[in-house]
This record gives sequence, structure tokens and C-alpha cells, in this order.
Amino acid sequence: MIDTRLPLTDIHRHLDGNIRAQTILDLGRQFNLTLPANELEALRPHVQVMHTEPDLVSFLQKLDWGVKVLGDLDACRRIAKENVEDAARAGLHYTELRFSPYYMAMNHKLPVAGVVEAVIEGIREGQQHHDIDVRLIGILSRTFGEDACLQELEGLLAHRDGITALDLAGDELGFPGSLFLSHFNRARDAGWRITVHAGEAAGPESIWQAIRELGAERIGHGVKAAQDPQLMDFLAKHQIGIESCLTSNIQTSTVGAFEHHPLAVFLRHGVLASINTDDPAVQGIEIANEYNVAAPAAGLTQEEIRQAQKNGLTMAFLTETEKQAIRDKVSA
Ligand SMILES: O=c1[nH]cnc2c1ncn2[C@@H]1O[C@H](CO)[C@@H](O)[C@H]1O
Ligand SMILES: [Zn+2]
Repeated sequence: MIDTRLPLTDIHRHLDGNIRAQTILDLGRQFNLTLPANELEALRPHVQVMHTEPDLVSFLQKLDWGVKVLGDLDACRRIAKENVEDAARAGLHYTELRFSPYYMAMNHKLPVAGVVEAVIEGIREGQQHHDIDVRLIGILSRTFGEDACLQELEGLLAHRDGITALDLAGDELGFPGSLFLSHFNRARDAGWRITVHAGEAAGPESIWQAIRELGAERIGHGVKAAQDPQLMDFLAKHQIGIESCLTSNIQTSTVGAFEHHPLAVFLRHGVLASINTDDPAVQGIEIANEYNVAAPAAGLTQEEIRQAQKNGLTMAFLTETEKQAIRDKVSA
């Protein structure tokens, strides 16, 4: 259960994996696109995971219709604004929304830097109507290769002050982190924080690589860390946070069943791990489900769930003063 006296955070939430099905219909109509269905319930199986997918790449295909309808920069602004509304309605006090501007831009050949600017504006508009703290994480979509990621990085750097951190997402098995060393060197030079999707489709070596070579301070998913005792000790000792996404890991077949998920093992080992959604609209879940259904199913006790909730803000890419201001606001 969620402890209502503590800040509720979601620090692993893809903005472009959380486009409302109704908005996909609206934008499809607006831009005269042929969608696989013209009615909400018929569209749903094309844009939402209905059953467990066989692997990560199959899961990721469910995000594709959401970005195919982004016909102009106003559409990007709209979905960013709606993401703030959705996060506030989900009861979040703080969220880090991540997005891949190249992935959002590619179908309609939008300017990548323009997409970044539109997302920043949409977030700002959303925050005018909702009392929620939001930071943005830029994603390099590894699936499209090093050159596309370079364009993506340039687009993000054009608006570097509106971006807090850099992430690497997409096909982890097909595109290892070692391809992106120079990208992440530049990100660190820009003063950004670093988180990397690692140990989801690939093994613990991918997590070591993200930490040692890309400079990751946090790891997205990190499921495979549980296979490597030295890595578990390292994560705990250096307080490298694991952004766990329980339902996502089931839906991608990364973990066979909730009871086998390593989140409880992480917490019992002193690893800083938190509970997050990943791609809420695509998954058909929200943060409450992860706390109330998924976490107990993964064997966490109520005290462990509370610890994971606290860890969310501890792991946030904020200063200590900013974190304390959020704690004070919630407990007031
Ligand atoms: O669970 C995940 N693992 C790896 N990559 C992901 C996941 N969810 C979304 N993306 C990737 O993030 C970008 C959009 O934000 C896309 O590259 C999408 O494939
Ligand atoms: Zn993710």
C-alpha cells in the first residue's frame, strides 16, 4: 500500500510510452492517418499489451502507434501536457518523465530539437494546472543505431537546460552500451545526470558496462543484477539506485512471475531500489497497481514497500533541498 504521508514518485516513466488511446484516435483523425481501428476498444489491442509478450522487442512494438500519430510539434506538446495531467491524477507528487525525441520525430520527419522544445513547453503548460514536480530525462533510442543517437543527442543538447539526465533505452541485446561511449561522455560534460536501461534483456555485464563506461548513477530495471553477488555488493556499497518496474518485467518476459522478481532481494541486500511504472498507457497500469497489487505479489512486506517508496525520492535527480521541500509539502 502507498503511505500517504510520504511523497509518491515515479522516476521511470516513458512519456512516449504513455500516450492515451483516445489521443491516438484523435491525432490519427487530425492527420488523416489510417489506424488499425477507428474505435477505442478495437484500437486497444494494437496500442496496449493485453497478454505477456515473448520478449522486450515485441513489447516495445506496442509503443509504435503512439508516435506514428505525432504529425506536428503541437501534437508533441499535447501529449507532454497530457502526461503531466495523467501523472498528477495518478497521485504522484514527483515524476521524472523520459522521452526519445528521435523516436517521436522519425515518422513525420519532425525536427528533433523542435520535438525537445515542444515537450519542454508541454510539460510547463501541464504544470500550470497541476501541482506536481516534474523533471525531464532525454532518451537515446539504441534500436536506431549510433548515428541516429548522435542526432538525438544533438537535439537534446540544443535545449540542455530543460533536460536533467540522459538515458539509453530500446533493444539492449541488439545494441550494447559499448556503442555509445562518446555520446555519454558528452552528456556528462553537459552536466547531465545518467541513468541507463541495463540488465533487462542482457545480463549483469550490461549493468557493469553502464556503470563503469557510461557513468550510470542509476539503472533502469537491473533485473539481472541478482545473478551476480559482486555486483549486488557494489550496487549497495555505492548506492546505485535500481528503478524497478514490476509489471513491465512480467509483460516483457524478463521475469516469469511476480514471485520470482528480484526487487525484494535487492531491498534485503541494502540496494536502493524503487517502484515505478515504465509505460503506463501501453501496459494498462498505473502506479497504484504497482504498489497495491504488483509489489505484494513480488513478496515485498508492507515495510519493504514503504522503504521502496522512500527510496524513490532518495534516488531522484534533485538536490537535497529540493527533495526536502517535497517531503515538507506532502507531510504538511
Ligand atoms: O521497458 C523498456 N525497456 C527498454 N526500452 C524501453 C522500454 N520502454 C520503452 N522503451 C524505449 O524507450 C523509448 C521511448 O521512450 C523507445 O526507444 C522505446 O523502445
Ligand atoms: Zn523503461
